[in-house]
Amino acid sequence: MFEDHESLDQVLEGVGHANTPLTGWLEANRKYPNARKLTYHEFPTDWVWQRKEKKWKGRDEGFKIGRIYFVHPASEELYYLRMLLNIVRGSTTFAEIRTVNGIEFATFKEACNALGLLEGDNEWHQALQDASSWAHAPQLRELFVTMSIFCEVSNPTDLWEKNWELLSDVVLYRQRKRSLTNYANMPFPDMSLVQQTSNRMILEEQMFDMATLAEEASNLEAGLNPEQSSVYRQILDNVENRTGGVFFIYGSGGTGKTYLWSTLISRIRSQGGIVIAVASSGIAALLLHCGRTAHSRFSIPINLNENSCCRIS
Ligand SMILES: Nc1ncnc2c1ncn2[C@@H]1O[C@H](COP(=O)(O)OP(=O)(O)OP(=O)(O)O)[C@@H](O)[C@H]1O
Repeated sequence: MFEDHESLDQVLEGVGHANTPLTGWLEANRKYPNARKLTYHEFPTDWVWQRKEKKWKGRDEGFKIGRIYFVHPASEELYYLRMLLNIVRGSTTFAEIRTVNGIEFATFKEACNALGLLEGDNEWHQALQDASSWAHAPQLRELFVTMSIFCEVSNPTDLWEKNWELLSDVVLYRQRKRSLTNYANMPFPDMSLVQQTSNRMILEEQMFDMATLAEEASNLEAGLNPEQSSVYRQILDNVENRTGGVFFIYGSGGTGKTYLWSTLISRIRSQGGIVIAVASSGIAALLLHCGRTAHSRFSIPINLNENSCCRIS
């Protein structure tokens, strides 16, 4: 431990043999039996840290509340040591701090566990079990990694040992390398169809009520003004004749662009066509039937560079 104002030399000099308030507390416990009734964090109530001498001295006057620096759980042993320092009294060595009911544990974490300070990992075991009823093994593995990194799982090995079978599902399948094709005369699905039916976007597009959409499209069409109508016809002809094209339509606010999109979307969908309705902002996307933001639909990265690409298949 060192202070901000200390020079590098002073810090280096102190490394390894400096008497810190913590080692001073251990020493005070060794020397003074009356010091042993306090935890490290309570110590400043009766004792004063003498900065120069680097020793604790009995308090003559005043009152101080002890405070231990915050330690992030990711610091592992340091974090568990800090936890113990709020509880153990009269320790004279670090080994004694991690001794519980006469048993000296190898780590501070194990000592915390023996004292029942760590929450059981039940919730994480339960979360993996629950997720296994709907998630695939690769997703479960991702979940396991997320838990291990961010969720302060007290015993990751135990979590792994009790759940590895769930996580290894696909691994076993890959090792077996067997499928319906290995069995003579077994019907085998047409994979192109399987792929098509598993595409959520195509499935969504095929779930529209085409009759209702056709009626809606007719109503909207009837309301198009001449300018909208001309643009509408041009675009629809391109779609119907499969000639393709790129159109840029612009106009001041409120001149009927969204109305035009809605008419096109309804008409094309009513004919069984697929329309990916996207807009640049969430609010604009809400105005389109089943619209999404382009970033969401095409997985466009927020920060772009020359290698960026978006995912759509
Ligand atoms: N041909 C039309 N017949 C009847 N109402 C229309 C017609 N065109 C547009 N509107 C109506 O005018 C209003 C504004 O139209 P719309 O929202 O399509 O404009 P916009 O150009 O998309 O506006 P913005 O650029 O602000 O988004 C809406 O209430 C819309 O229903």
